[in-house]
Amino acid sequence: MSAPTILLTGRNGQVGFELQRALAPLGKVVAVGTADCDLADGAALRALVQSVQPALIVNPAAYTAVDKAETDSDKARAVNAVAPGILGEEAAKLGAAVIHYSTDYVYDGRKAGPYTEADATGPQSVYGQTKLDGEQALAAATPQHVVLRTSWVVGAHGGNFAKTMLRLAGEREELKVVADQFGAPTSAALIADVTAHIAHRYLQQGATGFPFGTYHLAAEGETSWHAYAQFVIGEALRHGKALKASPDRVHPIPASAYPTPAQRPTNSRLDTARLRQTFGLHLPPWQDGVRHILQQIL
Ligand SMILES: NC(=O)C1=CN([C@@H]2O[C@H](COP(=O)(O)OP(=O)(O)OC[C@H]3O[C@@H](n4cnc5c(N)ncnc54)[C@H](OP(=O)(O)O)[C@@H]3O)[C@@H](O)[C@H]2O)C=CC1
Ligand SMILES: Cc1cn([C@H]2C[C@H](O)[C@@H](COP(=O)(O)OP(=O)(O)O[C@H]3O[C@@H](C)C(=O)[C@@H](O)[C@H]3O)O2)c(=O)[nH]c1=O
Ligand SMILES: [Mg+2]
Repeated sequence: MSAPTILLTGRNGQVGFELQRALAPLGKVVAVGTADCDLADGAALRALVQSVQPALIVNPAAYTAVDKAETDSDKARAVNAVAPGILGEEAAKLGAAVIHYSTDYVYDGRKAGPYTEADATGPQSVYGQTKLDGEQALAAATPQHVVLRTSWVVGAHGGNFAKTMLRLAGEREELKVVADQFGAPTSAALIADVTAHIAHRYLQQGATGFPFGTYHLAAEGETSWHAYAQFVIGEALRHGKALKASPDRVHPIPASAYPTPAQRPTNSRLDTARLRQTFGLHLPPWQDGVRHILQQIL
């Protein structure tokens, strides 16, 4: 049996970078970035899929600048909402499957407990709305899709909140960070490893009886942006990193005191029972992933 071809988008992003490693043992990975194919160019995207002829498409590419998306909404919509539908249509022509990613920001964040996949969505931002539209466009184009909704992605490669906090803590003695939004930082490496398990099972088993659908994929546990910032700064100091701010100088503030163009959900907690029950995958605590990344970048 010859190795299957896997088309991977967003190769330079946090998750795409880790996927290049994690998918490598499963087949021939054709990894593309913006320079190879602009996902906002539908015709180019169709031509790419038709020339690569993948058995599986993995699509971590996205417009992820949450605040910028509020004003740059046409671009965000093209990449997040339209491109997944095009990938789904082209995959369907080939009999291929698509693994796609979405976000906690599809929810309104007003639920008391963790969200399950069955809960109603209610995006509060352009980013969240375009990501939800992308999920729906993909699902309408092909039943052979897996959507992994994750949260607060953090990786060694690429930009994220943890790196922003390390930079700010190197510049200032005092930081103010939102303490009334809750979620789980999820490492790009964990997302890539879980994806590889799902992809491997699909490539072995094929589409018949495969549990396609939407799954939450977030590290175990929960924190606030504020406690997360304190954790990152504390760990960095333990590693001997010279910083101006210490954890006790990271002050909790309400989201109302940190106005941003896009509204973030108060509750971003994702229940991952469905992923565990379906694929037998147990997700580690968020601190493990963050510590591992800090070891890499410090
Ligand atoms: N980051 C987060 O906190 C979260 C992310 N997610 C979702 O997880 C997935 C992966 O996110 P993550 O890896 O963090 O994202 P990144 O922002 O790190 O990477 C996204 C990648 O998409 C590429 N991209 C953007 N626009 C285009 C375009 N027009 N054409 C081609 N490629 C494009 C970017 O390429 P380039 O570098 O060239 O611009 C970049 O490499 C996304 O679906 C995201 O919505 C879900 C929850 C949280
Ligand atoms: C920089 C900074 C941010 N904040 C707040 C703003 C916001 O409420 C929170 C997080 O800010 P960020 O802009 O880094 O996070 P944001 O870009 O909103 O992160 C989101 O990205 C998208 C792609 C997702 O899908 C989400 O899961 C989530 O990870 O921290 C502070 O309170 N103080 C600060 O100094
Ligand atoms: Mg951001």
